[in-house]
Amino acid sequence: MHAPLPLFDPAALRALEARGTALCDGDAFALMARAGQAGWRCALKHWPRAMRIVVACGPGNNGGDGYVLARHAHEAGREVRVLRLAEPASELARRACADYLAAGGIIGSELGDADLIVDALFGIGLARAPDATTAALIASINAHPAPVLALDVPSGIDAHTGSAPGAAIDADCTLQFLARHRGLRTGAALEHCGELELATLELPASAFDGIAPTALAWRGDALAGFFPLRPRDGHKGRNGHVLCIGGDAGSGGAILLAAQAALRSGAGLVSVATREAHVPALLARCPEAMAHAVEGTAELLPLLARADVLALGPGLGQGEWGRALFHAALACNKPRVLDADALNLLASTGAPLRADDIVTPHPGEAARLLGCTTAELQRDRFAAAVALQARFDCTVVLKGAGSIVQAAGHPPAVICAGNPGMGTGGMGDVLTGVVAALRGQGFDAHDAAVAGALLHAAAGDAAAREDGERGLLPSDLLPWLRRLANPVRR
Ligand SMILES: NC(=O)C1=CN([C@@H]2O[C@H](COP(=O)(O)OP(=O)(O)OC[C@H]3O[C@@H](n4cnc5c(N)ncnc54)[C@H](O)[C@@H]3O)[C@@H](O)[C@H]2O)[C@H](O)CC1
Ligand SMILES: [K+]
Repeated sequence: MHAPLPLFDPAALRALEARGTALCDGDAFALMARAGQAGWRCALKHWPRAMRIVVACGPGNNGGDGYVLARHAHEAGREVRVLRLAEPASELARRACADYLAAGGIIGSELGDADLIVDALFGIGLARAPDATTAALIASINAHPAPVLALDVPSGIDAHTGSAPGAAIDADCTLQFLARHRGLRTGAALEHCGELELATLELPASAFDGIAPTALAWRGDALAGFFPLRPRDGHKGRNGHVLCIGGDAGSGGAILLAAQAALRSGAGLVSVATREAHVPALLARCPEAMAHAVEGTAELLPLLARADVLALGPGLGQGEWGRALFHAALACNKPRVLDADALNLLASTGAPLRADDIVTPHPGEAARLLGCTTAELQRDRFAAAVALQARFDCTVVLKGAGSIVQAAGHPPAVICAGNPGMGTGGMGDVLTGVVAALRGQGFDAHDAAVAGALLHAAAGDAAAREDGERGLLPSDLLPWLRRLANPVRR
């Protein structure tokens, strides 16, 4: 099984930095020298013909890495200029700057006709939004035609949260130092990093002893590990009976998508509790689903009794009908996946959930659940996922670019798959069906959330690779769910 990649936040990176320094006999500059040299190697690998190189250096050690890179580029015969916002403020950066100047390096003030820009303004030490002068420099770098290599972090991105408190560099490539940074995997960061690379600066595996990853990155290549071959004597009774509840007037498609996604993700049986008007169309499109007309609680109770897991919310609405079904489902002791209007009803009623429940809010729904604005929520998606998990005592899938799964007793899982084509109505309904199907097949809440979100995102990527992101429909994911949940084995 492909393991997830360990991710670290700035505090853990600083602990690793201290270990690395100790391994260099306490010489912190040796680590900076390696970082700058790795940066130059990375520049040469991607842009071997870059002759006019501008290195934008900030006051801290990220700037120090930049001066080291600038010296190597200068010594390799390139035309190098360092642009700086302020004099170096750290001892290491002062030393790196002095070395650069002693080697004949030049300080400049214009980007000019640079054919490569190196961003060494801020790394993991970003403390606030860049001020107006810095923001203007960042804007001119972003507007310049030359490619941008960011050292450690695209300047302006908070390596702890993944958000950008103000202006931020748009890099073509970001070279992380020591270990992968968790803040570069979710939220605004995804738009700024470009290709992500890692230079471990020769840190041995033993340096990680006792420093736990602060998140895990799951990529599509890990899917196979979640989906072993089915036992040869399997039958539908072992694969879970999912009951999809929703589809008020005008929203019949939502519950159809959830049901189809559950079937394509391996559910043994799928029942649907919906409005009578939707039953014929639902059966015509998906004869494998058992569609039931439900007017209220009385018709729902026998369906609840037969189900193993509930997919609650797609197209449910918040009217009297939806409320009645919501409360009946919450009174039932089956594991549940709550999405869409079930989350809105959860926000307005404060009904209690259980530890084996899963909620799958998008940022707007998550903000309603936490009583904050969407912008506030997006400022720290990791903290929001933790707050939701604690508030509702269940497993959380916080959707959006770089979805985060937060479950009790697990580090946050970041889903490193998916694409902007997936921002289409109905995508969330598909995810609800996928996660419910996996839950019904015996995955625990954490694994159902991680494998379900990963399967959904990877199916979106596969479908987008075929015909593009724009115009991607939730139903385009359905055949891919099946293909990706049955990995080819050699
Ligand atoms: N982590 C490692 O193992 C290694 C890290 N290296 C590099 O060092 C930086 C971290 O350096 P640090 O000095 O702690 O922080 P920064 O350079 O990112 O920035 C701090 C510096 O900038 C000032 N500052 C912060 N925010 C702003 C702002 N918005 N506007 C203006 N000024 C700001 C702050 O006051 C400080 O002066 C890490 O990312 C690596 O690149 C090592 O060289 C290798 C090992
Ligand atoms: K940087």
